[in-house]
Amino acid sequence: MAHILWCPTDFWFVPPGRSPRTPTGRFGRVNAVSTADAGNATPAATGADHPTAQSWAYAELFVEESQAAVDAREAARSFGATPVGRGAATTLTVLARAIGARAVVEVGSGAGVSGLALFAGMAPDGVLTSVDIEPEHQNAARQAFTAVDIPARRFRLIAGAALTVLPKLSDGAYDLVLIDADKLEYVEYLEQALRLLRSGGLLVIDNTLWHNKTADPANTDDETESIRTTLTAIKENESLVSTLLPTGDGLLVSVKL
Ligand SMILES: C[S@@+](CC[C@H](N)C(=O)[O-])C[C@H]1O[C@@H](n2cnc3c(N)ncnc32)[C@H](O)[C@@H]1O
Repeated sequence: MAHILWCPTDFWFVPPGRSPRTPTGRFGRVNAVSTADAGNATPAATGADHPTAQSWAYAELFVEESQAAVDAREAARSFGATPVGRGAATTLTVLARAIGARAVVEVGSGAGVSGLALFAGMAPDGVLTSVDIEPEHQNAARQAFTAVDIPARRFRLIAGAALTVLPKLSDGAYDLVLIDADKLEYVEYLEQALRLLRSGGLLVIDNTLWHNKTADPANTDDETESIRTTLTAIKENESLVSTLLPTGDGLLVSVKL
């Protein structure tokens, strides 16, 4: 059974195993999985106690979210474009700031929550190229960016299918690529991202834990399998240095060598 944690700005889905009343398992059923990928995520194996649901929520909410982001989340909810979680958003800001990102590609604009987070970290003259198949979502993203006075010259909102648009973008020209669109196309997005990123650039992929399904071998639906295939390709790619952060719904971060 899942739980909902309420906080002043958001509702948090607490998956099975993260019950606020019985905070026993960080990854729920993953602890019982013995596949090489899931590993035995015991404290001894991971070198740390698993955070309780309370600690997890504390970390997710650690950095305050701007009113613009709160408003964008509300807009996203109205048309079902699930935004990145708060922890993932702040991670995007930190990553963009850490590398002084000037050129960023986002696959899946949604209502602009991740875009706002990226802008918060990008260089003052940085440009976000954001692709989404739904013009309505991009209108909401545009409103979100305009509401915080981001000049129109700093974002290129391209309406279209990612696999049509991405091949038209330049090789090695981008500092950071965020993937957050159709899970069934993650492998193809990865291929495009590797082409688009400069050496030293960052690949970031949201939803890599996919509602606790990725690590649970009992789940073999197409989206979960697509995410697993993508993660395996990343692990096997010697030109990437990677980590899978358990923030939000799982945020994969890689540096392209
Ligand atoms: C999870 S939402 C993105 C949320 C956004 N990153 C944020 O944090 O606000 C996924 C978005 O991907 C878009 N999308 C789905 N399939 C797509 C495709 N094939 N090409 C481009 N965009 C797509 C959807 O319209 C939706 O807005």
